[in-house]
Amino acid sequence: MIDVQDLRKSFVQGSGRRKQTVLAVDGVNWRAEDGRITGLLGPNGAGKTTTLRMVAGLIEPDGGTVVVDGIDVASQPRAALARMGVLSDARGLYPRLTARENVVYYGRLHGMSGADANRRCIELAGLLDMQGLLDRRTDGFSQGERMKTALARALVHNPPNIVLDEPTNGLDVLATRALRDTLRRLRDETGKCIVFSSHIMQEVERLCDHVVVVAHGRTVASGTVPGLLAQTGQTDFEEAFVSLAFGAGAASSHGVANSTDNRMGTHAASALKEQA
Ligand SMILES: Nc1ncnc2c1ncn2[C@@H]1O[C@H](COP(=O)(O)OP(=O)(O)OP(=O)(O)O)[C@@H](O)[C@H]1O
Repeated sequence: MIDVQDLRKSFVQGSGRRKQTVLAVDGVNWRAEDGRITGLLGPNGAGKTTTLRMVAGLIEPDGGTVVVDGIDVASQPRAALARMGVLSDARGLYPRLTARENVVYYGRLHGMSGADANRRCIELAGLLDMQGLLDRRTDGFSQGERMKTALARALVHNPPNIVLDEPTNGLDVLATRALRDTLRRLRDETGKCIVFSSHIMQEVERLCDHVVVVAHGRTVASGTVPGLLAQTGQTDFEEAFVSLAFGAGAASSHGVANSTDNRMGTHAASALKEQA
């Protein structure tokens, strides 16, 4: 289980008179339960990646807490990370190593024996349908092949919690479906706690048991898809999302997707305006 309370993060860019502060995450709260797929849904710049980077201990929050299976990430990062498999936005594979070597190397870093890491790598290759890739060097891999390898690497130590930042970015329809099936199997067969971020509502609607809507760096709503539809009085999830993320007046209004604020992320845009 992953529990995020009042998480905050600002970034300072430039210096002197050109210094700007971007408030990326401004009090995000959510809980991802075991045996459930939790989706972090938000427009561009809403703060999803920054939140997940703090969850994974990759950047330090300015405030708030992340607790993984009762372990505080800030005070016990190693113990917390051992219980998490993280697929970040940068897939970061070693290009000179084969897929198998990439996966086994990570297993060794997590303290597994070579034999155990190899066994687990073969098991994951079956689950992710990537047996044919195992002994190829990863340079030249397609997006989908990279994603599978990175996912196998994130899962090698069999963590109870899985954190995926926009895992379907760059994947075609078949690879996306395969990933969806894999996540469902991991949930149903092993009861894992799965969190993933996306700005694609159809993906979240199809897959998630619980949805956290993030906008302006804050949690603006959370619940099941039917619950969020009921809360907004909408029958279409895209309309529900737009009204939750941009305000009731924005639902059904064309031009939302083209507004300058939306391209930047509404929150970052207003933060920058405040600085000006
Ligand atoms: N290292 C950084 N330095 C400065 N600003 C940053 C940095 N990282 C993120 N930001 C800003 O913080 C805000 C939130 O970014 P973040 O990447 O978390 O959003 P996101 O919800 O993941 O967006 P997207 O769906 O577009 O990937 C954005 O305005 C972004 O420009």
